[in-house]
Formats: sequence, structure tokens, C-alpha cells
Amino acid sequence: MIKSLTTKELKELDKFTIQKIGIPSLVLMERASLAIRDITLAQHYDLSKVVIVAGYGNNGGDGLAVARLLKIKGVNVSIINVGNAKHESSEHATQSKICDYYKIPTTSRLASLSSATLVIDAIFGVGIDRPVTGEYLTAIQAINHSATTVSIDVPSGLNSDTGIPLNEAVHADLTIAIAFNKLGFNTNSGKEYTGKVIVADDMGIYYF
Ligand SMILES: NC(=O)C1=CN([C@@H]2O[C@H](COP(=O)(O)OP(=O)(O)OC[C@H]3O[C@@H](n4cnc5c(N)ncnc54)[C@H](O)[C@@H]3O)[C@@H](O)[C@H]2O)[C@H](O)CC1
Ligand SMILES: [K+]
Repeated sequence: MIKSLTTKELKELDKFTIQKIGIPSLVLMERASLAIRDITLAQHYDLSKVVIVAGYGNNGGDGLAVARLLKIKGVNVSIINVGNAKHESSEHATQSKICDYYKIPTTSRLASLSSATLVIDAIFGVGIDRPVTGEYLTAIQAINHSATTVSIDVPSGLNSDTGIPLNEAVHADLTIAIAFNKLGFNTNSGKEYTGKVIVADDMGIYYF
């Protein structure tokens, strides 16, 4: 049984791996995104129109990297950015610049969700720390009325320690948990939101 960790434990391991051992966070992001790409492709979803909904933190950064990796494979992919660009993480900024070179169509409008054949949810991961409101709530509700959905790491809006939504959360068909399973995914409420869970565990996180 794969060990399930709390957000606090996960963040401590991430920090130790990056700051003490010295594996750059962008390397972890790339490894995570390659695994997400491969697991997503292995599901044989209808990829005729893939829409990635990305926040401005590192969960969103994973989403942008997955968009690029799918584009390189010839997949028709576009990005919807949600939130405040001023709060962009440095890794997100790096991934965004890379996406520009691959000319991936990007918008902040949710309209393209209605014709998506696959949605990849990259708004929030383990960094969510308060109830979702405003455009985040609207985006999550729009995702829940759209196509098959893959959530990166955590269904956006879900508290991954308790499995309870912070106001509202994405109802995913598949959640690809990065590095470790999350404690909240084992609760009845959590299972309602994660859908199938696959743990991408070969992430290089130092686990003592
Ligand atoms: N564990 C690993 O090996 C890796 C994990 N990665 C991914 O990183 C995210 C966590 O990223 P982080 O930047 O810490 O947070 P999020 O992207 O989840 O959230 C972004 C940001 O949003 C703010 N916020 C929190 N709650 C709200 C709210 N209700 N409304 C508005 N804004 C909110 C808060 O400031 C957060 O910082 C993890 O899940 C993985 O996907 C690495 O990329 C790869 C390696
Ligand atoms: K997510």
C-alpha cells in the first residue's frame, strides 16, 4: 500500500530535496510533467481537443509543462489561465516562456471548455489554503460541467489532508498524485472528487 502523506510532510520532503540535496524544483517539475503526460496518454482518452486550465502557482506550472509535452507529441492543446498573473511563481514564469516558443494558444476565457474532449485541471495542488471564490470558483464549476477531467496532483479546491472541498472542488475522472498519495484521498469525500488515483511515484523526492 503506497504511503499517504499530509501536506505538511509533503512540503517538508520537497523543501529538503530542493534546498538540502539540491535537486532543482524545475527538474522535479519536469519529471512530474513527463509522468503526467505518459499516464494521460496511456488512458487512451479522446485527445482531439485538450484544454489545460492552469493557475499561477507550481500546480499551474506543471500544467503548462504538460501542455508543451503534449504539443510536442502532436496533440491539439490550449491553455486557459486562471487567477492573478502578479502572483506567478518563478517556475510558472519559466514554463510560460517555454510555452510561448511552442505557440500554444492561451486565453483567460473559459468558453473553450465547452468544446474540449479532455480537460486537465492544474489550478491548485497542495498549495490551496483557503476556500475558492470568484474566478477560481467559476473555473471549477465550468470544469465540472465539461469533459473528462484529469487533475494534476490534487483535484483543485480539495483539501488534500481531509478530502473535503474548500467551498467547491473539481470532480476528476482521474487524479495523478505527484510523488505520494495524499491522506485525504483515502476518505469517502476525497474519493468522490479524485476519481481513479494513480500515484506518479518516481519523482526523485528524497524520502528518509
Ligand atoms: N511534490 C513534488 O515533487 C512536486 C510538486 N509540484 C507541484 O507544485 C504544487 C504546489 O505548488 P504551489 O505553488 O505550492 O501551490 P499551488 O500551485 O497548489 O497553489 C498556487 C497558489 O495559490 C494560492 N492560493 C491558495 N488557495 C487559494 C485560493 N483559495 N484562492 C486563490 N489563491 C489561492 C497560494 O498562494 C498558492 O501558492 C503541487 O501540488 C504540484 O502540482 C511541482 O511542480 C513538481 C514537483
Ligand atoms: K489540480
